[in-house]
Amino acid sequence: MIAILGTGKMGEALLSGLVRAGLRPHEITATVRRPERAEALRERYGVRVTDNAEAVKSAETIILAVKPQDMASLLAEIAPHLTAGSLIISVAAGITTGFVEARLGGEVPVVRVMSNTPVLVDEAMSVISAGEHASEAHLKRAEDLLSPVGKVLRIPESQQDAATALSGSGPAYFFYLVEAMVDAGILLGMPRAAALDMVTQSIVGAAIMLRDSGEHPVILREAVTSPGGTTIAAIAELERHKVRAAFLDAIEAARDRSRQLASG
Ligand SMILES: NC(=O)C1=CN([C@@H]2O[C@H](COP(=O)(O)OP(=O)(O)OC[C@H]3O[C@@H](n4cnc5c(N)ncnc54)[C@H](O)[C@@H]3O)[C@@H](O)[C@H]2O)C=CC1
Ligand SMILES: O=C(O)[C@@H]1CCC=N1
Repeated sequence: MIAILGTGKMGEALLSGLVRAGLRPHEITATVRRPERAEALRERYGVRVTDNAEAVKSAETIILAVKPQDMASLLAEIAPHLTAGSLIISVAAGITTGFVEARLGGEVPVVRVMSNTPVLVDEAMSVISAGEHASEAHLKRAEDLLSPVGKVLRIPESQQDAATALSGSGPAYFFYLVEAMVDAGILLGMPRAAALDMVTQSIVGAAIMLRDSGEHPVILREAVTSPGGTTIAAIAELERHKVRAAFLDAIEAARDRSRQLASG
């Protein structure tokens, strides 16, 4: 039995992935705060939706998917009801395995995960790290859960905040880029729908080339950049506006924010 505590955007994305991967609805219990949300999840997936204490009692794997700010109170609520040996998987940004272990007591096995919303299309990037009491078998259990919905990588926990900034938040940067490019199309007089189609197909094509060709991104960009042509005219403007420096600063800020989240 798997329990997902705090089934919001990320929890539901994981839930839908587990169902697509073949887990049966009666093997999953979800928890939420609002009754309307509980009803929507029951209707959409056929899963049991109950309270946190009830959900953890019968679960071998417990996925914590509340916001970092809600984690301390959730852990206090479930601590008295845990069955020894249950694996705790936390997907919250910034929450360390030590934070969870200290609040649950005992030798609880904890695996920290940072995934991302492309879990909805089975293209997640999930990075995982073991806590003090999580064994190889626990890491393998987390991998088995996550690999049907995307790529899984083991990383040292010291890199989790950086991974959160890069791949956890990563999809948002690409959506932001798409928005900006579509606006540029509008500025040039293109209809919005056509601009969105052009940009979306370009980003999908570029992403697949990057993943499947094994080429370095610099080589791929150079192949688009004709001498004295259009692309270099655009790149010159991006450089003038220090877009690369802005990305370095932005992702560093996301990493710093992830570090702060455990303290509320
Ligand atoms: N949205 C994203 O792209 C990603 C989010 N995350 C992490 O996933 C976690 C959730 O984020 P979102 O899904 O975006 O937030 P969200 O606000 O959509 O989901 C959190 C859910 O938990 C519920 N909740 C809060 N306290 C609860 C409690 N005591 N018992 C039961 N339910 C409770 C809330 O009502 C809400 O539905 C965060 O820790 C975040 O860092 C990780 C990777 C990516
Ligand atoms: O913005 C956030 O805090 C979460 C964590 C990674 C992606 N979304």
